[in-house]
Amino acid sequence: MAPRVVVLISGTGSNLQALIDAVNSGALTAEIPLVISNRSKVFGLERAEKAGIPSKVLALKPYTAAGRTRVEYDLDLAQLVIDAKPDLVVLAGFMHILSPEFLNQFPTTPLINLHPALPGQFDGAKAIERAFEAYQKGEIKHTGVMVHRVIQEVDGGEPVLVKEVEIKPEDDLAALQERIHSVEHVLLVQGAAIVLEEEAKKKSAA
Ligand SMILES: Nc1nc2c(c(=O)[nH]1)N[C@@H](CN(C=O)c1ccc(C(=O)N[C@@H](CCC(=O)O)C(=O)O)cc1)CN2
Ligand SMILES: NCC(=O)N[C@@H]1O[C@H](COP(=O)([O-])[O-])[C@@H](O)[C@H]1O
Repeated sequence: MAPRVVVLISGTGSNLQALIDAVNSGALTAEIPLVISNRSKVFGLERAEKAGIPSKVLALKPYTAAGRTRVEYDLDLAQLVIDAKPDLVVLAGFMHILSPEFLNQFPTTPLINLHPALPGQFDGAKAIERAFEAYQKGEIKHTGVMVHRVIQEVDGGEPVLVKEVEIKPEDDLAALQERIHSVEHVLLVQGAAIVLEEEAKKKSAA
């Protein structure tokens, strides 16, 4: 049976699409049983539907509006993921900081995140914009993309793959974003394949 990859998104889903395309082409030996978004009406959900992949939306706002906590949200989110029986959880533009309570639900299941920056640089949201500003100020000469394991420290997890991305003097933000996204789409698939291969080796060694 192909390894099960559950994908969490928050937006356009171009990285989700890269995973879908890789699975469909055979470049990535896996299946995607579920896509979860923390935002409704995002194009990533349309991509999942078009690919025939079940999806669920679990937004934080109703929890906070009802006086419920982020941890309650995270535990419900974890249960959705657990119910899909993942071999790997991929955060593909998932714009929600996961609590220790969520992470503790997955002691053995690998979680990876795609982040459009180099390790230790521009952790958190709006990384591309911040890198572009830093380049304009002469603080950096290039940026990058990484796939990393997810730990409580946001974007502090062990890198699985890292690739530097050039910033050109003539770049505007859109040009840099396009260059970074094209690297992301390749790196995420490669990173998922590496982690799935590691998991398969662990299972065969057990
Ligand atoms: N515990 C962890 N959670 C998450 C990680 C991680 O490494 N550890 N990676 C992030 C992805 N991410 C950057 O790669 C990231 C996403 C979102 C935010 C953030 O500030 N989110 C805000 C809400 C922002 C919004 O809704 O637009 C929040 O959660 O309050 C920072 C970094 C995924 N989660
Ligand atoms: N901190 C996490 C973060 O910034 N993630 C970024 O969100 C975008 C999602 O695009 P997509 O919805 O088209 O895949 C990607 O650029 C990804 O690196």
